Amino acid sequence: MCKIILAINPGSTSTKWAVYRGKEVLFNETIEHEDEALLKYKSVYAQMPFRLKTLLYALHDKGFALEKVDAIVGRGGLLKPMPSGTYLICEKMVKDAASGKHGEHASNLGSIIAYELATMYNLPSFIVDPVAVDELVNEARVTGLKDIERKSHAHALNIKAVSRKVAASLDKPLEELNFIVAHLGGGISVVAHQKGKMIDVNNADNEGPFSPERCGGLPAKQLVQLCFSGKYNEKQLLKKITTEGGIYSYLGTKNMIEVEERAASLDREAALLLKAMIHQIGKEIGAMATVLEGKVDGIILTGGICHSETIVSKIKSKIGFLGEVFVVPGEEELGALVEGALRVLSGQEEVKKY
Ligand SMILES: Nc1ncnc2c1ncn2[C@@H]1O[C@H](COP(=O)(O)OP(=O)(O)OP(=O)(O)O)[C@@H](O)[C@H]1O
Ligand SMILES: CCCC(=O)O
Repeated sequence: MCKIILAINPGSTSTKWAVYRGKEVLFNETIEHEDEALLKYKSVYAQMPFRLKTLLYALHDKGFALEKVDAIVGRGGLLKPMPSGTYLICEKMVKDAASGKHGEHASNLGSIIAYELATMYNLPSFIVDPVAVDELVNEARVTGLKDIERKSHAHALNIKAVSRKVAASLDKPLEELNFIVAHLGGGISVVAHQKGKMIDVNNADNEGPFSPERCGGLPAKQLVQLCFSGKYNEKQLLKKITTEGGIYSYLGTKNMIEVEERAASLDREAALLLKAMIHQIGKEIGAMATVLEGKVDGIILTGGICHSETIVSKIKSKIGFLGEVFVVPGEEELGALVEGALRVLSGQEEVKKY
């Protein structure tokens, strides 16, 4: 009999949820949260009761009773570094996610909310391919400054899901293929995915191309000078580079449709930024091709920005020489969460312990 799964994906401005019967979607909803509703909380964890209550109302509105659910799966956030897979949520994981000791991220609420509901209804709960998936080769961890080690923080859930999808379309196991995967969303991750392992990645909050809301890699000396300029405190500067950086810091919007429209209507700054973002994305993809020593079975472009045919075709003209380009626009994170839970519930994969 098909299992009924509730999937929960908390994002910075929304909580997405879905209920699946096996692979069939029964409900799929995005609850948008007003800025003011979230900004009044001091930390991501402090938003938990509000987000949980909103989710329970949404389930109630649909007339869906949680008693029918067989398992709950939440997006895994910034936890300790771990290999890819489906993990059973436990108290230690929830404690780490709540403390933000590995970093604050809305997706930290995924395991916390899933566990809270699962405990109430005595159900198993899981996370799948969290942001903290770490499969880096050791040489990719070295930054060039002993005090700082590179971290693997990427859109692992979507990256793994689209890689499996493209591998299936090629009728080959993922473990035999080398892909470069570029997730182009509010944040940007570019990954060298070698035989199913993310062996190098730009940390999407910190490095690589700038994105609609994040600054990407910055010149280190100038950043240090800005830190000590007295203009900003630590919290303000962290916010500036993660949610108020990139395109937003120049143009005051994170909406790439608007940026394209402005560029097309001769807004020279918007046109330059679009060109610069595409330039940086191409450069990062090129770098990952060297990590794979040119053995590239395909380049996968995914994430919301890939809905734009213009941007995709401009990126393709920069990187097309590296291999076949597969475009998977948007993200299917809820579906990927459910598939991860089904793989362990059906015994196809062993559940991992945190
Ligand atoms: N048709 C489109 N053309 C151009 N850009 C688009 C289009 N549709 C969405 N986008 C852009 O995609 C970005 C959002 O992508 P996505 O939904 O993958 O990100 P997110 O989930 O908000 O963040 P993240 O991917 O970092 O988790 C926004 O900048 C949005 O304007
Ligand atoms: C840090 C990368 C993951 C995300 O922003 O969703």
